[in-house]
Amino acid sequence: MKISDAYLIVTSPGRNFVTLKIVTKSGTYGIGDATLNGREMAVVAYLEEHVVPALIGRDAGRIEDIWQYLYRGAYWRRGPVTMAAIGAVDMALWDIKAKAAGMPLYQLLGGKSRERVMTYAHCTGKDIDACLAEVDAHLKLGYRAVRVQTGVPGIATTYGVAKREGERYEPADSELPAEHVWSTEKYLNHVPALFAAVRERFGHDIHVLHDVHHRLTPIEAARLGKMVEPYHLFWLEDCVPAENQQSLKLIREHTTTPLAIGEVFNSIHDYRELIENQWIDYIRTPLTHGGGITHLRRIADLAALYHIRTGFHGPTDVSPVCLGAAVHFDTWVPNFGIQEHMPHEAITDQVFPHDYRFEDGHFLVGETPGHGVDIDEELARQYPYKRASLPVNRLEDGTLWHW
Ligand SMILES: O=C(O)C(=O)C[C@H](O)[C@H](O)CO
Ligand SMILES: [Mg+2]
Repeated sequence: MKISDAYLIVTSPGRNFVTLKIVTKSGTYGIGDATLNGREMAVVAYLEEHVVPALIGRDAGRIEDIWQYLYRGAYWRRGPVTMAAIGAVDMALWDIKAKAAGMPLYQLLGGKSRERVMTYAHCTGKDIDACLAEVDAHLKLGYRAVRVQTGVPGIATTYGVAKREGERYEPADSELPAEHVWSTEKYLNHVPALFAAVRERFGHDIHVLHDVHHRLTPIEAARLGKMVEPYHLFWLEDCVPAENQQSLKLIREHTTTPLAIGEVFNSIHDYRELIENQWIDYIRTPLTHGGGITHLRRIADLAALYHIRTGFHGPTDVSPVCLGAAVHFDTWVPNFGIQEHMPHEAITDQVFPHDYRFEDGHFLVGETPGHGVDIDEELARQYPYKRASLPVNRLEDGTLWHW
């Protein structure tokens, strides 16, 4: 199983995706997702210049050794670019190993822990009524869990809200960063009413989630967590930036609202204090950004010791390759919580044919050997890369804030 070739495919069917393909001498190949939203070409350069040349001739079966080689051997450990590059290699190698074994990936990981994987949908609206209509529509599609986000009165744009009703929310929507305005005061005055309205209209049998997108200070997040306790959220996500892990301690001491964090984390060390002190309830890092299956498995195992569960990131910038591998991981991992699901555009699904299925609010894993996702390279070539940036956020007085 010597690696004979490896190359990058950068394509934009609906949005940008970076895919690494690793080919072995026998012709068996695997693919891995290397997409880092808004910073795609940095990972491409890292892989093309520093990783691909070092992969040629190695034994594709030595997944652990290659992981250590790329991580320790880089000297410059961690960071989103490095870990996305390692994540793509790791995902492709697990794909190859599972194909060579003639097994779907979840079997190699240890087999099924569940029959299906619960997902949550994005429900957004310019105001509470529009958001409730979206919740209604998604419950009719079979979802049991909904993430609710609305516009905030007095602020022109808000994180997570689609530009037009019924459309998907896409943050990387301009070539250079769009400038958004944020007011914590206006947000905190508004957002509890959203959860109250959801519970009043739909009752208590559905799961309700919300993403704060790193915008609060710890004491503001603690206040929000306390205020929304009567609506028992499934989770409050990324309520503060978490470079300082102690921030979560303060929040935890004030509220029983469950906390999810980690979509921008890339290492077990980003989580260590949070997990060991039980300051969080869900880990969010997707397989790509966290160094692939090999590393996420370690994070999930550590989390399991502390009753912390998985809730992997799954917006549209997580490609079908990463999502497909995640559905295998979710099917196996004992401490599974939930999987984010933001459907890709039809053209994205055509470029990345896959065998995972969505049914009744859940993902069902496929039985194809490997992770079950492929890439149509000819079709991918018809959608060239377009630079797209995530927005930045400013307070009303112009101060640059967390987006
Ligand atoms: O899906 C989520 O929870 C997000 O926060 C989406 C992120 O803003 C998006 O993936 C940034 O690339
Ligand atoms: Mg998020």
